Amino acid sequence: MALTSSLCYFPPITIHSYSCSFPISIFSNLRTQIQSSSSSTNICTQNIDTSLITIAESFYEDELWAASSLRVRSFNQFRPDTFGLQDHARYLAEREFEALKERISGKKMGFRRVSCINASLPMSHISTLYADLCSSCKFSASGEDRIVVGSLDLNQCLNLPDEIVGMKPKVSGVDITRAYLSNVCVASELHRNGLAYALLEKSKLVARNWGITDLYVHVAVDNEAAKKLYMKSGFVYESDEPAWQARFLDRPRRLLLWMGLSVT
Ligand SMILES: CC(=O)SCCNC(=O)CCNC(=O)[C@H](O)C(C)(C)COP(=O)(O)OP(=O)(O)OC[C@H]1O[C@@H](n2cnc3c(N)ncnc32)[C@H](O)[C@@H]1OP(=O)(O)O
Repeated sequence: MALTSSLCYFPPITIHSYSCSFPISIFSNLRTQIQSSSSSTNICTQNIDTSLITIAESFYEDELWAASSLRVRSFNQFRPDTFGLQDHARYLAEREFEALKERISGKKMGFRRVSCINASLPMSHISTLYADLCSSCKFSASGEDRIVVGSLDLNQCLNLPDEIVGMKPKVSGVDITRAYLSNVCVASELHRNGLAYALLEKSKLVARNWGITDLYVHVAVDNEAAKKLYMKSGFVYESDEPAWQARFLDRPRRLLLWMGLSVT
């Protein structure tokens, strides 16, 4: 959806985060698309007032659905003329939605806890020109229609399936103090407004509160936008995936980035 910034009006942004304190397992439905997706295409550079961003946690299903839809539209490059496109996107969103609920409910083995952190803003303040964003990423909170415009997961666990394993902390006690970020995305209409950076800052706060000392993220080697985002946020290179493994998994090679957190 290519729109010029002169046609857009952007209001205060709100960031919501979902979290739970149960063991949890991450789904892997979108991982391939997620980390191989290049975000170098910026559709709109409209400025927004990030000082008005707020942060909240929720378990509401309609917001999880909106976040799932945002992930599908962010990590897939659909051709508009594809037959059955809407049905396919809905199918992917349903898979993501179910997997997201499962992670948050703590039903999978190997994961201590997951928080899904979302950025949202009131629908009344989004340009009607963004019809697709409004229709697919809408949810209601306290009688107000809102749009999820950014999302990520924070996963407290030792490793993610099919991913390079972080090496820190070297000694792991009973409590897992390692976490990974995943599913980091922002609506293309709002790229380059500092939303992803704000989501990362929130995730660091949540991680510190959980007692996380070592935060990791995987990123495809060709995803320049995401690599710059993580570097700006304080992540540094730790290791990279062997080429054979990426070939075996039929995806772009990943880097593993690390950040140390001081626990509050
Ligand atoms: C673990 C994972 O999930 S990896 C997958 C990452 N997600 C994706 O690839 C999905 C598609 N891409 C996106 O959703 C977005 O482009 C994101 C999440 C990568 C960035 O979201 P945005 O809200 O646009 O980023 P934000 O505005 O916070 O930018 C912060 C910094 O990231 C870097 N950055 C972000 N986008 C770009 C870009 N297109 N080109 C170069 N640098 C970029 C810049 O350093 C930027 O700081 P600056 O604006 O001061 O230069």
